[in-house]
Amino acid sequence: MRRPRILIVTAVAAERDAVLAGLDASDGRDTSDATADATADVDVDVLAAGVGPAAAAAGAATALATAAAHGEPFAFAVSAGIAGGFGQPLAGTVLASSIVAADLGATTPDGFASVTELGFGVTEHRPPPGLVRAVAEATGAARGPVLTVSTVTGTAERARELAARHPGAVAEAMEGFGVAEAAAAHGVPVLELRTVSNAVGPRDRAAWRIPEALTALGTGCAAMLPVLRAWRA
Ligand SMILES: O=C(O)c1cccc(C(=O)CC[C@H]2O[C@@H](n3cnc4c(=O)[nH]cnc43)[C@H](O)[C@@H]2O)c1
Repeated sequence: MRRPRILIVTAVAAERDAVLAGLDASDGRDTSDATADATADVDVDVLAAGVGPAAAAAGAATALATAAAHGEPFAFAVSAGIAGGFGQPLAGTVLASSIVAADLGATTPDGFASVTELGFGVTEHRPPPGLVRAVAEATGAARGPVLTVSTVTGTAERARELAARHPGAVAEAMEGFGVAEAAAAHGVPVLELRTVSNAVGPRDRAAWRIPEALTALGTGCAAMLPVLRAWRA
């Protein structure tokens, strides 16, 4: 049987390198646990596509199309990186039950209206629920909507507004919806795995815990891969 190919899309090189370091750390583990070596029997490409949903969509779509044209299509696309958490511990892991374009729409006198409410588009992708359950169990991730925004939230008011509009949201980041749009266009299942570098809210860069979140990102991706290898829709 062919080894499943998995595309992991990060925003920046530091995230890509953290994912690769996590996978390397699990490589060649000589134990009786067949799932200990994350990259056994899978082919993984990790891409730093740039910050924001447009760069993520362009990068993911190009990678998916190129692989398909060479007769080696990807079986999964994963948006991975650090994120702002809604009520999540720093360096904690979250997994999207839905990937939501939270600022794609229009402001109106009655508040924000999504493009879906306006009648001309999609603002949400739902990864396969059974896969989300299995990956969350393997990684210890909290599950919930992960919001994609083009502008990082920097005030308590905006954080409250987003949380009220998206009950149960666990995190916001800037790329998931772009990767999900590309995956949908290619008929490939998508996941979004994030680790929390900061709380969503008033901007306080000094409080960000980027190194810890990057280490957790590598560990989380390594724990995810055996589930993808075993998963059948
Ligand atoms: O400065 C660094 O060393 C560094 C290392 C790795 C990543 C970064 C980034 O700034 C990545 C930007 C990336 O992070 C996501 N992110 C993180 N926190 C939030 C947030 O509160 N709201 C929205 N996005 C967030 C986002 O996906 C960015 O692409 C820096």
